Amino acid sequence: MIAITVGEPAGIGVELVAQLADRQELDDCVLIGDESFISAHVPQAQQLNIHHVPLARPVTLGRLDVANAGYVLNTIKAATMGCLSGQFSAMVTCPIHKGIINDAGITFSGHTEYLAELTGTRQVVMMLLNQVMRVALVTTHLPLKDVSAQITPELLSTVTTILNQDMQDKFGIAQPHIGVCGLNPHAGEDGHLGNEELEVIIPTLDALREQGLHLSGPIPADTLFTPNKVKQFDAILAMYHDQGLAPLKYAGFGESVNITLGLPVIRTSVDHGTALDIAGQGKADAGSLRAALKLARECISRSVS
Ligand SMILES: NC(=O)c1ccc[n+]([C@@H]2O[C@H](COP(=O)([O-])OP(=O)(O)OC[C@H]3O[C@@H](n4cnc5c(N)ncnc54)[C@H](O)[C@@H]3O)[C@@H](O)[C@H]2O)c1
Ligand SMILES: N[C@H](C(=O)O)[C@H](O)COP(=O)(O)O
Repeated sequence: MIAITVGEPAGIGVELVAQLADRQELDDCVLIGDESFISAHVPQAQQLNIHHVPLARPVTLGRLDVANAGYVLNTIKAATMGCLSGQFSAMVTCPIHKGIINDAGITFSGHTEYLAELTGTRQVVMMLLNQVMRVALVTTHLPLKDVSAQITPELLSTVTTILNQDMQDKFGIAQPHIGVCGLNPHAGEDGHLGNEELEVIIPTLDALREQGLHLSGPIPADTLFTPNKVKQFDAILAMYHDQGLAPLKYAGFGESVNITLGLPVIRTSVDHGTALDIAGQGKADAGSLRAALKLARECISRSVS
């Protein structure tokens, strides 16, 4: 069974689930969330598997409530523990609101980092993918001013190695060709526009090439994300969140999938947020959740074959 966390209750998660339930696309799934809340919003709830996690307070769609922040984390915990114990074969997460969890006094930056903590994994890698490209990130949810200091040889080496390994294990690509972005404009222009390429990125990539990884770069990001270049790579490694995710979402927002690499469990997610502005209005598109479920099923098949 695949665990689906319903996500931030005030957001669009529950109506995305209802759309898939309506088309009987959840037969191999267990919804993780409050049973009464799900029943109120999913007409087919009687026919679904639900793992009950209680809300703290009733929900008004579109309106965040700090009292339910703990509930959101409890759903993620339940799915993760079920995956670790073998009860679930994968987890798919609906969007959560990072701000409200922090407002509740819990330091939180995203599912990706929380899943690393819950599973005791030292390093994980966020990757999003669609029909056009796969983009993994060296750094994830942190202020832009802290990015440069985070990109150490150790981090870059570990992230690239995890990406290379999971391209083999989860995507069946024997020798993935990875295009690596520079950090600075023009990949630093030989040190005239920043030194991170010369001091960290180039030596680290050279060392990894010696270990047999097929890497190109650092390539200026504005060149690497041109249509012809993108086609040359099995995956692109971006140095920070918006460097990689802005072009990815431009190419396929609403049909892309987020996958956490390097975890001991299979976890995929949607490419969008809680969309509070349209919650409960029947406007939400379930394309990304559908794609996330499809990828989770493919990863399960590959892991058992
Ligand atoms: N997987 C996740 O948990 C995840 C992913 C991205 C953002 N977030 C969080 O979501 C919150 C809100 O973020 P945001 O406002 O920047 O982004 P958002 O994706 O929630 O909304 C951006 C715009 O896209 C629209 N939109 C989003 N999903 C849609 C869908 N499925 N169908 C139709 N329209 C859709 C929204 O209505 C809005 O206009 C933040 O707290 C952010 O951290 C969570
Ligand atoms: N960085 C993701 C995005 O922009 O789509 C998103 O915030 C989700 O991250 P987690 O899966 O870590 O919650």
